Amino acid sequence: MDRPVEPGHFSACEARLDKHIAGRCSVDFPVAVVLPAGGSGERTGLLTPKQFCTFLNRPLISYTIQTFERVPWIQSIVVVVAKESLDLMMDIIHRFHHRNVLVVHGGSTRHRSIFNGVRALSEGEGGTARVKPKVVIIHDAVRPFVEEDFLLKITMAAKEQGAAGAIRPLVSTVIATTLEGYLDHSLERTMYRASEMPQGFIYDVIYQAYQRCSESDFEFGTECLHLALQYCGTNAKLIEGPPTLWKVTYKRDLAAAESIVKETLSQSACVVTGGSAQATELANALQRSMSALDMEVDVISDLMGDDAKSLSKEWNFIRVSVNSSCFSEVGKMLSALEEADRALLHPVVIIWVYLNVSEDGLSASEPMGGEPAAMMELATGAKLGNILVYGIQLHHSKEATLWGRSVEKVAQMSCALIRDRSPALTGQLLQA
Ligand SMILES: Nc1ccn([C@@H]2O[C@H](COP(=O)(O)OP(=O)(O)OP(=O)(O)O)[C@@H](O)[C@H]2O)c(=O)n1
Ligand SMILES: O=C(CO)[C@H](O)[C@H](O)COP(=O)(O)O
Repeated sequence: MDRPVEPGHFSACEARLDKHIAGRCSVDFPVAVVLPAGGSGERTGLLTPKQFCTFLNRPLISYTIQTFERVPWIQSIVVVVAKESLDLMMDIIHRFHHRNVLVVHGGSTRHRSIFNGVRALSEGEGGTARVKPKVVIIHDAVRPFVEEDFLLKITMAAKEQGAAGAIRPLVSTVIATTLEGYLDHSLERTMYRASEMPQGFIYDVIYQAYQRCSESDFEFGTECLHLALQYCGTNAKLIEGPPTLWKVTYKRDLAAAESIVKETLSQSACVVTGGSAQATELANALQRSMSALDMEVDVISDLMGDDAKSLSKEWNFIRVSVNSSCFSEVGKMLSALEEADRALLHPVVIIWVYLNVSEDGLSASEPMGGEPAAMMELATGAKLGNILVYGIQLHHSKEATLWGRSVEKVAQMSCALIRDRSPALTGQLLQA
Protein backbone atom coordinates (compact mmCIF):
# COMPACT_ATOMS: atom_id res chain seq x y z
CA MET A 1 0.00 0.00 0.00
CA ASP A 2 2.97 2.26 0.47
CA ARG A 3 4.02 1.85 -3.17
CA PRO A 4 4.16 4.97 -5.34
CA VAL A 5 1.46 5.25 -7.95
CA GLU A 6 2.82 4.50 -11.41
CA PRO A 7 1.79 6.66 -14.32
CA GLY A 8 -0.91 4.98 -16.34
CA HIS A 9 -1.88 2.75 -13.44
CA PHE A 10 -5.18 4.52 -12.88
CA SER A 11 -6.37 4.11 -16.41
CA ALA A 12 -5.67 0.36 -16.29
CA CYS A 13 -7.57 0.24 -13.02
CA GLU A 14 -10.48 2.18 -14.57
CA ALA A 15 -10.65 -0.22 -17.51
CA ARG A 16 -10.93 -3.13 -15.09
CA LEU A 17 -13.65 -1.28 -13.14
CA ASP A 18 -15.69 -0.74 -16.29
CA LYS A 19 -15.31 -4.42 -17.15
CA HIS A 20 -16.57 -5.35 -13.71
CA ILE A 21 -19.59 -3.11 -14.07
CA ALA A 22 -20.35 -4.08 -17.65
CA GLY A 23 -20.09 -7.79 -16.84
CA ARG A 24 -21.94 -7.38 -13.53
CA CYS A 25 -19.12 -9.31 -11.85
CA SER A 26 -19.94 -10.43 -8.36
CA VAL A 27 -17.83 -9.07 -5.54
CA ASP A 28 -16.06 -12.14 -4.16
CA PHE A 29 -14.71 -10.59 -0.95
CA PRO A 30 -16.49 -9.37 2.18
CA VAL A 31 -17.71 -5.77 2.09
CA ALA A 32 -19.30 -3.82 4.94
CA VAL A 33 -20.60 -0.28 5.23
CA VAL A 34 -20.39 2.21 8.08
CA LEU A 35 -23.06 4.92 8.12
CA PRO A 36 -22.13 7.74 10.53
CA ALA A 37 -25.41 9.13 11.90
CA GLY A 38 -24.30 10.52 15.24
CA GLY A 39 -24.45 14.25 14.45
CA SER A 40 -26.89 16.85 15.69
CA GLY A 41 -27.56 18.60 12.38
CA GLU A 42 -27.06 22.12 13.73
CA ARG A 43 -26.99 23.71 10.29
CA THR A 44 -30.58 22.68 9.54
CA GLY A 45 -31.74 24.85 12.44
CA LEU A 46 -34.18 22.07 13.41
CA LEU A 47 -34.50 20.38 16.79
CA THR A 48 -34.46 16.90 15.29
CA PRO A 49 -31.10 15.73 13.90
CA LYS A 50 -31.51 15.65 10.09
CA GLN A 51 -30.98 11.86 9.81
CA PHE A 52 -34.17 11.39 11.84
CA CYS A 53 -36.22 14.03 9.99
CA THR A 54 -39.16 12.42 8.26
CA PHE A 55 -40.49 12.84 4.76
CA LEU A 56 -43.25 10.73 3.20
CA ASN A 57 -43.69 9.12 6.62
CA ARG A 58 -40.16 7.77 6.87
CA PRO A 59 -36.97 9.10 8.49
CA LEU A 60 -34.06 9.98 6.20
CA ILE A 61 -31.79 7.36 7.78
CA SER A 62 -34.21 4.60 6.74
CA TYR A 63 -33.93 5.63 3.06
CA THR A 64 -30.13 5.40 3.30
CA ILE A 65 -30.22 2.01 5.03
CA GLN A 66 -32.63 0.71 2.39
CA THR A 67 -30.24 1.78 -0.36
CA PHE A 68 -27.49 -0.39 1.12
CA GLU A 69 -29.80 -3.29 1.98
CA ARG A 70 -30.65 -3.57 -1.69
CA VAL A 71 -27.01 -4.23 -2.64
CA PRO A 72 -26.59 -8.01 -2.49
CA TRP A 73 -22.81 -7.99 -2.13
CA ILE A 74 -22.75 -5.82 1.01
CA GLN A 75 -22.70 -8.18 3.98
CA SER A 76 -23.18 -5.89 6.93
CA ILE A 77 -24.35 -2.40 7.72
CA VAL A 78 -23.15 -0.53 10.79
CA VAL A 79 -25.11 2.57 11.80
CA VAL A 80 -23.42 4.89 14.28
CA VAL A 81 -25.76 7.01 16.41
CA ALA A 82 -25.50 9.23 19.46
CA LYS A 83 -26.30 7.44 22.73
CA GLU A 84 -29.50 9.43 23.19
CA SER A 85 -30.77 8.30 19.76
CA LEU A 86 -30.24 4.60 20.32
CA ASP A 87 -33.87 3.79 21.19
CA LEU A 88 -35.16 5.86 18.30
CA MET A 89 -32.79 4.06 15.91
CA MET A 90 -33.86 0.62 17.18
CA ASP A 91 -37.48 1.66 16.73
CA ILE A 92 -36.81 2.73 13.12
CA ILE A 93 -35.06 -0.58 12.38
CA HIS A 94 -38.02 -2.46 13.79
CA ARG A 95 -40.71 -0.32 12.15
CA PHE A 96 -39.23 -0.45 8.65
CA HIS A 97 -38.08 -4.07 8.88
CA HIS A 98 -34.40 -3.34 8.35
CA ARG A 99 -32.25 -6.42 8.70
CA ASN A 100 -28.58 -7.08 9.21
CA VAL A 101 -27.97 -3.69 10.81
CA LEU A 102 -25.61 -3.27 13.73
CA VAL A 103 -26.11 -0.12 15.79
CA VAL A 104 -23.08 1.39 17.50
CA HIS A 105 -22.63 4.41 19.79
CA GLY A 106 -21.22 7.53 18.18
CA GLY A 107 -18.54 9.93 19.35
CA SER A 108 -18.32 13.68 19.81
CA THR A 109 -17.04 14.25 16.24
CA ARG A 110 -17.65 12.61 12.87
CA HIS A 111 -14.20 10.94 12.85
CA ARG A 112 -14.77 9.52 16.33
CA SER A 113 -18.15 8.16 15.25
CA ILE A 114 -16.70 6.61 12.10
CA PHE A 115 -13.85 4.97 14.04
CA ASN A 116 -16.37 3.46 16.47
CA GLY A 117 -18.21 1.98 13.48
CA VAL A 118 -15.04 0.68 11.84
CA ARG A 119 -13.85 -0.86 15.10
CA ALA A 120 -17.19 -2.60 15.64
CA LEU A 121 -16.64 -4.52 12.39
CA SER A 122 -13.68 -6.42 13.81
CA GLU A 123 -14.32 -6.26 17.54
CA GLY A 124 -17.50 -7.76 18.94
CA GLU A 125 -19.04 -7.25 22.37
CA GLY A 126 -16.43 -7.02 25.12
CA GLY A 127 -13.54 -6.99 22.63
CA THR A 128 -14.36 -10.41 21.08
CA ALA A 129 -13.20 -10.81 17.48
CA ARG A 130 -15.52 -10.65 14.45
CA VAL A 131 -14.72 -11.58 10.86
CA LYS A 132 -13.50 -8.27 9.50
CA PRO A 133 -14.43 -7.26 5.96
CA LYS A 134 -11.85 -6.85 3.20
CA VAL A 135 -13.31 -3.48 2.16
CA VAL A 136 -15.31 -1.05 4.23
CA ILE A 137 -17.42 1.65 2.61
CA ILE A 138 -17.98 4.81 4.64
CA HIS A 139 -21.04 6.80 3.70
CA ASP A 140 -22.72 9.70 5.50
CA ALA A 141 -26.17 8.60 6.63
CA VAL A 142 -27.49 11.89 5.26
CA ARG A 143 -26.69 11.11 1.60
CA PRO A 144 -29.62 8.82 0.75
CA PHE A 145 -29.22 8.61 -3.04
CA VAL A 146 -26.32 6.41 -4.02
CA GLU A 147 -26.52 3.84 -6.79
CA GLU A 148 -25.19 0.29 -6.69
CA ASP A 149 -23.03 0.85 -9.79
CA PHE A 150 -21.23 3.71 -8.13
CA LEU A 151 -20.73 1.74 -4.90
CA LEU A 152 -19.23 -1.04 -6.98
CA LYS A 153 -16.78 1.37 -8.63
CA ILE A 154 -15.68 2.71 -5.25
CA THR A 155 -15.41 -0.79 -3.76
CA MET A 156 -13.31 -2.23 -6.60
CA ALA A 157 -11.04 0.82 -6.66
CA ALA A 158 -10.63 0.65 -2.88
CA LYS A 159 -9.64 -3.00 -3.11
CA GLU A 160 -7.04 -2.21 -5.77
CA GLN A 161 -5.68 1.05 -4.38
CA GLY A 162 -6.34 0.76 -0.66
CA ALA A 163 -8.69 3.78 -0.71
CA ALA A 164 -11.14 5.44 -3.08
CA GLY A 165 -13.58 8.32 -2.84
CA ALA A 166 -16.26 10.20 -4.73
CA ILE A 167 -15.53 13.69 -6.04
CA ARG A 168 -17.61 16.41 -7.71
CA PRO A 169 -16.60 19.55 -9.58
CA LEU A 170 -16.59 22.69 -7.43
CA VAL A 171 -19.62 24.92 -7.82
CA SER A 172 -18.03 28.10 -6.41
CA THR A 173 -14.46 29.32 -6.51
CA VAL A 174 -12.55 28.80 -3.25
CA ILE A 175 -10.80 31.89 -1.89
CA ALA A 176 -8.51 32.51 1.05
CA THR A 177 -9.17 35.56 3.22
CA THR A 178 -6.87 37.66 5.35
CA LEU A 179 -7.48 37.97 9.09
CA GLU A 180 -9.00 41.38 8.41
CA GLY A 181 -11.54 39.89 6.03
CA TYR A 182 -9.96 40.86 2.70
CA LEU A 183 -9.18 38.68 -0.25
CA ASP A 184 -5.79 37.05 0.12
CA HIS A 185 -5.83 34.79 -2.93
CA SER A 186 -8.14 32.56 -4.90
CA LEU A 187 -7.58 28.97 -5.99
CA GLU A 188 -7.60 27.88 -9.61
CA ARG A 189 -11.00 26.16 -9.57
CA THR A 190 -10.25 23.60 -12.26
CA MET A 191 -7.40 22.21 -10.12
CA TYR A 192 -9.69 21.33 -7.19
CA ARG A 193 -12.63 19.03 -6.53
CA ALA A 194 -15.21 18.70 -3.78
CA SER A 195 -14.73 15.50 -1.79
CA GLU A 196 -18.01 13.66 -1.34
CA MET A 197 -19.11 10.25 -0.11
CA PRO A 198 -19.10 7.23 -0.48
CA GLN A 199 -15.49 6.42 0.25
CA GLY A 200 -14.06 2.91 0.35
CA PHE A 201 -11.02 1.52 2.14
CA ILE A 202 -9.21 -1.73 2.63
CA TYR A 203 -10.26 -2.42 6.18
CA ASP A 204 -6.73 -2.47 7.61
CA VAL A 205 -5.87 0.87 5.98
CA ILE A 206 -8.68 2.86 7.58
CA TYR A 207 -8.38 1.00 10.89
CA GLN A 208 -4.65 1.76 11.13
CA ALA A 209 -5.13 5.34 9.95
CA TYR A 210 -7.54 5.92 12.82
CA GLN A 211 -5.27 4.18 15.32
CA ARG A 212 -2.35 6.35 14.29
CA CYS A 213 -4.04 9.73 13.83
CA SER A 214 -3.80 12.55 16.37
CA GLU A 215 -6.39 13.98 18.76
CA SER A 216 -6.40 17.06 16.57
CA ASP A 217 -7.37 14.93 13.56
CA PHE A 218 -10.18 13.37 15.57
CA GLU A 219 -11.35 16.76 16.76
CA PHE A 220 -11.07 18.92 13.63
CA GLY A 221 -10.52 16.61 10.65
CA THR A 222 -13.15 16.28 7.95
CA GLU A 223 -11.50 13.92 5.46
CA CYS A 224 -11.00 10.14 5.87
CA LEU A 225 -9.03 9.90 2.59
CA HIS A 226 -6.53 12.33 4.04
CA LEU A 227 -5.99 10.13 7.11
CA ALA A 228 -5.31 7.13 4.87
CA LEU A 229 -2.71 9.15 2.96
CA GLN A 230 -1.05 10.75 5.95
CA TYR A 231 -0.93 7.73 8.24
CA CYS A 232 -0.75 4.78 5.82
CA GLY A 233 0.72 6.37 2.69
CA THR A 234 -2.32 5.26 0.70
CA ASN A 235 -3.16 7.49 -2.25
CA ALA A 236 -6.89 7.29 -2.83
CA LYS A 237 -8.33 6.76 -6.28
CA LEU A 238 -10.82 9.58 -6.94
CA ILE A 239 -13.92 8.90 -9.00
CA GLU A 240 -16.37 11.53 -10.18
CA GLY A 241 -19.86 10.75 -8.90
CA PRO A 242 -23.35 11.96 -9.87
CA PRO A 243 -24.85 15.17 -8.36
CA THR A 244 -27.32 13.13 -6.30
CA LEU A 245 -24.48 12.22 -3.90
CA TRP A 246 -24.88 15.60 -2.25
CA LYS A 247 -25.14 15.77 1.53
CA VAL A 248 -28.31 16.92 3.29
CA THR A 249 -26.89 19.83 5.29
CA TYR A 250 -29.51 22.60 5.37
CA LYS A 251 -33.29 22.51 5.83
CA ARG A 252 -33.84 23.09 2.11
CA ASP A 253 -31.89 19.88 1.37
CA LEU A 254 -34.59 17.89 3.15
CA ALA A 255 -37.20 19.35 0.79
CA ALA A 256 -34.95 18.51 -2.17
CA ALA A 257 -34.57 14.91 -0.93
CA GLU A 258 -38.35 14.60 -0.58
CA SER A 259 -38.91 15.85 -4.09
CA ILE A 260 -36.38 13.36 -5.52
CA VAL A 261 -38.19 10.48 -3.80
CA LYS A 262 -41.59 11.77 -5.00
CA GLU A 263 -40.28 12.02 -8.55
CA THR A 264 -39.04 8.43 -8.55
CA LEU A 265 -42.38 7.19 -7.23
CA SER A 266 -44.35 9.13 -9.82
CA GLN A 267 -43.07 7.78 -13.09
CA SER A 268 -45.83 5.30 -13.81
CA ALA A 269 -49.36 4.25 -12.92
CA CYS A 270 -51.65 1.32 -13.50
CA VAL A 271 -55.28 1.91 -14.55
CA VAL A 272 -57.70 -0.86 -13.59
CA THR A 273 -60.94 -0.89 -15.58
CA GLY A 274 -62.96 -3.78 -14.18
CA GLY A 275 -63.52 -4.87 -17.80
CA SER A 276 -66.40 -2.53 -18.76
CA ALA A 277 -66.23 -1.03 -22.26
CA GLN A 278 -66.82 2.56 -21.10
CA ALA A 279 -64.21 2.28 -18.36
CA THR A 280 -61.72 0.84 -20.85
CA GLU A 281 -62.40 3.67 -23.31
CA LEU A 282 -61.72 6.22 -20.56
CA ALA A 283 -58.64 4.31 -19.38
CA ASN A 284 -57.17 4.27 -22.89
CA ALA A 285 -57.81 8.00 -23.26
CA LEU A 286 -56.15 8.62 -19.88
CA GLN A 287 -53.19 6.53 -20.96
CA ARG A 288 -52.67 8.79 -23.99
CA SER A 289 -53.08 12.03 -22.04
CA MET A 290 -50.94 10.97 -19.09
CA SER A 291 -48.10 9.74 -21.26
CA ALA A 292 -48.04 13.23 -22.83
CA LEU A 293 -47.52 14.42 -19.23
CA ASP A 294 -44.51 12.08 -18.87
CA MET A 295 -46.28 9.37 -16.95
CA GLU A 296 -46.16 5.82 -18.22
CA VAL A 297 -49.58 4.17 -17.88
CA ASP A 298 -50.59 0.51 -18.09
CA VAL A 299 -54.25 -0.43 -18.61
CA ILE A 300 -55.46 -3.73 -17.16
CA SER A 301 -58.93 -5.11 -16.48
CA ASP A 302 -58.26 -6.48 -13.01
CA LEU A 303 -55.48 -7.41 -10.69
CA MET A 304 -55.81 -11.15 -11.25
CA GLY A 305 -53.44 -13.66 -12.84
CA ASP A 306 -50.37 -12.15 -14.46
CA ASP A 307 -51.67 -8.63 -13.83
CA ALA A 308 -51.45 -9.24 -10.07
CA LYS A 309 -47.75 -8.43 -10.54
CA SER A 310 -48.75 -4.76 -10.74
CA LEU A 311 -49.51 -4.88 -7.01
CA SER A 312 -45.86 -5.43 -6.20
CA LYS A 313 -44.55 -3.24 -9.03
CA GLU A 314 -46.60 -0.07 -8.95
CA TRP A 315 -46.80 2.80 -6.49
CA ASN A 316 -49.85 4.33 -8.19
CA PHE A 317 -53.24 2.92 -9.17
CA ILE A 318 -56.28 4.41 -10.84
CA ARG A 319 -59.55 2.48 -10.50
CA VAL A 320 -62.16 3.51 -13.08
CA SER A 321 -65.77 2.88 -12.21
CA VAL A 322 -68.89 3.56 -14.28
CA ASN A 323 -72.08 4.68 -12.55
CA SER A 324 -72.85 1.99 -10.03
CA SER A 325 -70.10 2.34 -7.53
CA CYS A 326 -67.21 -0.09 -7.60
CA PHE A 327 -66.24 1.13 -4.23
CA SER A 328 -65.90 -2.40 -2.94
CA GLU A 329 -63.23 -2.89 -5.65
CA VAL A 330 -61.22 0.00 -4.22
CA GLY A 331 -61.58 -1.67 -0.83
CA LYS A 332 -60.32 -4.97 -2.24
CA MET A 333 -57.35 -3.23 -3.83
CA LEU A 334 -56.56 -1.66 -0.47
CA SER A 335 -56.68 -5.02 1.30
CA ALA A 336 -54.37 -6.61 -1.28
CA LEU A 337 -51.85 -3.77 -0.93
CA GLU A 338 -52.02 -4.00 2.85
CA GLU A 339 -51.56 -7.77 2.77
CA ALA A 340 -48.47 -7.39 0.59
CA ASP A 341 -47.10 -4.76 3.02
CA ARG A 342 -46.72 -2.63 -0.09
CA ALA A 343 -46.85 0.76 1.63
CA LEU A 344 -44.27 0.01 4.32
CA LEU A 345 -41.47 1.99 2.70
CA HIS A 346 -43.30 4.40 0.37
CA PRO A 347 -46.85 5.74 0.30
CA VAL A 348 -49.02 4.15 -2.39
CA VAL A 349 -51.62 6.23 -4.26
CA ILE A 350 -55.06 4.97 -5.32
CA ILE A 351 -57.28 7.29 -7.36
CA TRP A 352 -60.87 6.28 -7.76
CA VAL A 353 -62.24 7.75 -11.00
CA TYR A 354 -66.02 7.73 -10.99
CA LEU A 355 -67.49 8.12 -14.47
CA ASN A 356 -71.06 9.32 -14.39
CA VAL A 357 -73.09 8.33 -17.48
CA SER A 358 -76.81 9.13 -17.79
CA GLU A 359 -79.34 6.49 -18.96
CA ASP A 360 -79.75 8.06 -22.40
CA GLY A 361 -75.99 8.45 -22.64
CA LEU A 362 -76.36 12.13 -23.41
CA SER A 363 -75.75 14.07 -20.29
CA ALA A 364 -74.73 13.29 -16.83
CA SER A 365 -77.24 13.68 -14.13
CA GLU A 366 -77.06 10.90 -11.59
CA PRO A 367 -76.26 12.44 -8.25
CA MET A 368 -73.86 10.61 -6.06
CA GLY A 369 -75.28 8.64 -3.22
CA GLY A 370 -73.31 7.93 -0.08
CA GLU A 371 -70.01 7.57 -1.94
CA PRO A 372 -68.33 10.81 -0.80
CA ALA A 373 -68.88 9.93 2.86
CA ALA A 374 -67.87 6.30 2.35
CA MET A 375 -64.78 7.40 0.50
CA MET A 376 -63.73 9.74 3.27
CA GLU A 377 -64.07 6.94 5.78
CA LEU A 378 -62.14 4.48 3.63
CA ALA A 379 -59.39 7.04 2.93
CA THR A 380 -59.02 7.94 6.60
CA GLY A 381 -58.36 4.30 7.49
CA ALA A 382 -56.08 3.77 4.50
CA LYS A 383 -53.95 6.80 5.38
CA LEU A 384 -52.99 5.14 8.66
CA GLY A 385 -51.50 2.34 6.55
CA ASN A 386 -49.65 4.83 4.29
CA ILE A 387 -52.06 4.40 1.37
CA LEU A 388 -53.40 7.66 -0.05
CA VAL A 389 -56.88 7.39 -1.55
CA TYR A 390 -58.29 10.22 -3.68
CA GLY A 391 -61.41 10.45 -5.86
CA ILE A 392 -62.23 12.23 -9.12
CA GLN A 393 -65.73 12.42 -10.53
CA LEU A 394 -66.44 13.22 -14.19
CA HIS A 395 -69.53 13.27 -16.36
CA HIS A 396 -69.71 11.53 -19.68
CA SER A 397 -70.41 13.71 -22.69
CA LYS A 398 -71.20 12.68 -26.24
CA GLU A 399 -69.84 15.98 -27.39
CA ALA A 400 -66.24 15.17 -28.40
CA THR A 401 -64.68 18.49 -27.40
CA LEU A 402 -66.31 18.51 -23.98
CA TRP A 403 -65.42 14.88 -23.39
CA GLY A 404 -61.81 15.45 -24.49
CA ARG A 405 -61.56 18.38 -22.09
CA SER A 406 -62.88 16.32 -19.19
CA VAL A 407 -60.47 13.45 -19.88
CA GLU A 408 -57.58 15.90 -20.11
CA LYS A 409 -58.60 17.37 -16.75
CA VAL A 410 -58.74 13.92 -15.11
CA ALA A 411 -55.28 13.15 -16.53
CA GLN A 412 -53.85 16.41 -15.19
CA MET A 413 -55.49 15.95 -11.77
CA SER A 414 -54.29 12.36 -11.54
CA CYS A 415 -50.70 13.33 -12.38
CA ALA A 416 -50.83 16.16 -9.82
CA LEU A 417 -52.25 13.90 -7.07
CA ILE A 418 -49.65 11.23 -7.78
CA ARG A 419 -46.76 13.70 -7.89
CA ASP A 420 -47.79 15.69 -4.81
CA ARG A 421 -48.85 12.70 -2.66
CA SER A 422 -50.57 15.16 -0.37
CA PRO A 423 -52.00 13.52 2.77
CA ALA A 424 -54.25 16.58 3.22
CA LEU A 425 -56.28 15.82 0.08
CA THR A 426 -57.04 12.16 0.77
CA GLY A 427 -60.72 11.27 0.86
CA GLN A 428 -61.71 14.22 -1.32
CA LEU A 429 -63.92 13.59 -4.36
CA LEU A 430 -62.68 16.18 -6.87
CA GLN A 431 -64.72 17.29 -9.88
CA ALA A 432 -63.24 17.15 -13.40
N1 LIG B 1 -20.32 13.41 16.05
C1 LIG B 1 -20.79 13.14 14.83
C2 LIG B 1 -21.00 14.17 13.88
C3 LIG B 1 -21.49 13.84 12.61
N2 LIG B 1 -21.77 12.55 12.33
C4 LIG B 1 -22.41 12.20 11.05
O1 LIG B 1 -21.60 12.57 9.94
C5 LIG B 1 -22.40 12.84 8.81
C6 LIG B 1 -21.99 14.12 8.09
O2 LIG B 1 -21.82 15.17 9.01
P1 LIG B 1 -22.57 16.56 9.03
O3 LIG B 1 -23.28 16.82 7.77
O4 LIG B 1 -21.61 17.58 9.50
O5 LIG B 1 -23.67 16.29 10.16
P2 LIG B 1 -23.93 17.06 11.51
O6 LIG B 1 -22.68 17.11 12.31
O7 LIG B 1 -25.10 16.40 12.12
O8 LIG B 1 -24.36 18.51 10.98
P3 LIG B 1 -23.97 19.94 11.57
O9 LIG B 1 -22.50 20.09 11.30
O10 LIG B 1 -24.81 20.88 10.82
O11 LIG B 1 -24.26 19.90 13.04
C7 LIG B 1 -23.84 12.90 9.30
O12 LIG B 1 -24.54 11.75 8.88
C8 LIG B 1 -23.70 12.97 10.80
O13 LIG B 1 -24.79 12.36 11.50
C9 LIG B 1 -21.54 11.55 13.27
O14 LIG B 1 -21.79 10.38 12.99
N3 LIG B 1 -21.06 11.87 14.50
O1 LIG C 1 -17.56 15.02 2.36
C1 LIG C 1 -17.07 14.67 3.36
C2 LIG C 1 -15.70 14.13 3.47
O2 LIG C 1 -15.17 14.00 2.28
C3 LIG C 1 -17.82 14.78 4.59
O3 LIG C 1 -19.15 14.49 4.38
C4 LIG C 1 -17.64 16.15 5.08
O4 LIG C 1 -16.30 16.44 5.18
C5 LIG C 1 -18.30 16.24 6.40
O5 LIG C 1 -18.00 17.51 6.85
P1 LIG C 1 -18.99 18.25 7.77
O6 LIG C 1 -19.21 17.30 8.91
O7 LIG C 1 -18.29 19.50 8.15
O8 LIG C 1 -20.22 18.52 6.96
